[in-house]
Amino acid sequence: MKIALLGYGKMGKIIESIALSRQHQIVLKIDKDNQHELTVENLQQADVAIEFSTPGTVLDNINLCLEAGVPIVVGTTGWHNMLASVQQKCQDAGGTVLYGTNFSVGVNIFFHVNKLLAKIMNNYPYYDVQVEEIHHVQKLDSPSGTAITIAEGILDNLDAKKEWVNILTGGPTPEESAVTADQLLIESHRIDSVPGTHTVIYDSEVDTIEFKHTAHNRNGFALGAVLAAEWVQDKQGFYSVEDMFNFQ
Ligand SMILES: NC(=O)C1=CN([C@@H]2O[C@H](COP(=O)(O)OP(=O)(O)OC[C@H]3O[C@@H](n4cnc5c(N)ncnc54)[C@H](OP(=O)(O)O)[C@@H]3O)[C@@H](O)[C@H]2O)C=CC1
Ligand SMILES: O=C(O)C1=N[C@H](C(=O)O)C[C@H](O)C1
Repeated sequence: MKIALLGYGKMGKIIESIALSRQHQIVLKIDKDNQHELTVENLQQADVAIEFSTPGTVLDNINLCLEAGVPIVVGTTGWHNMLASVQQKCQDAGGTVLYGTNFSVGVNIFFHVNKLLAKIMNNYPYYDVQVEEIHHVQKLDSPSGTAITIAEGILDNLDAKKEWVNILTGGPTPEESAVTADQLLIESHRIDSVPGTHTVIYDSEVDTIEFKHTAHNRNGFALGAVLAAEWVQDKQGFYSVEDMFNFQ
């Protein structure tokens, strides 16, 4: 498979080495310094593009792939509010987009079990729930895309919560006391070089249930992105990474 890498930072570099180890070829590598090389013509040399850039650049990169007719796997987070419009654009263009807030197998298992757990907790209303995420200090967005997916899994299955709200510790955010009983708090922490830790916490007066995923490094995210590219390259439409898994 010929791959265009859009974004050659921490993730782009690991994806390159995993893709090469799986006998794929990197035909285009785009970063901030060589954006002028990101043209429809250059993109069309690739079978698929893998996009891990920044919240400010991801939408232009998706649009260009749709124009070029090249399937794109998008790992960049921080554009959650544009998801519906991108889905519509993809459908209108007859293109291919696969988006995932987290490509690791472990987190996708976590997403699935999180929904089952939320459903169970409807029967135990004396537990309150919150989500906590910890990432490295270079992260541009908060809450993390993964935390948003976890929160949506809870909101879809736990009747007591109606919307999520975010507090970034150390940032200009509302007081914790301002969070109402029907709001699901996502607490974000930025610490050193943490690759990504997500915890769902159900707390009652007598005990606490913690459901936690800890990434030890970025290899699981990167392998998942390459597997997603292999999976989607001959498909058409808008997909989520969760479409790749069948946990039934
Ligand atoms: N879905 C998932 O499983 C995962 C998602 N992510 C997400 O992926 C994204 C990237 O993460 P990460 O690699 O750690 O971040 P990095 O900051 O290490 O890499 C992003 C790279 O994109 C470059 N860039 C800037 N502008 C453009 C452009 N127009 N086109 C292409 N590239 C550009 C940046 O260059 P410069 O530094 O010079 O600005 C930088 O090298 C983030 O949104 C992160 O949240 C991360 C891990 C897993
Ligand atoms: O920025 C990161 O590093 C990560 N971003 C993704 C997110 O926002 O959820 C996935 C992973 O947690 C690492």
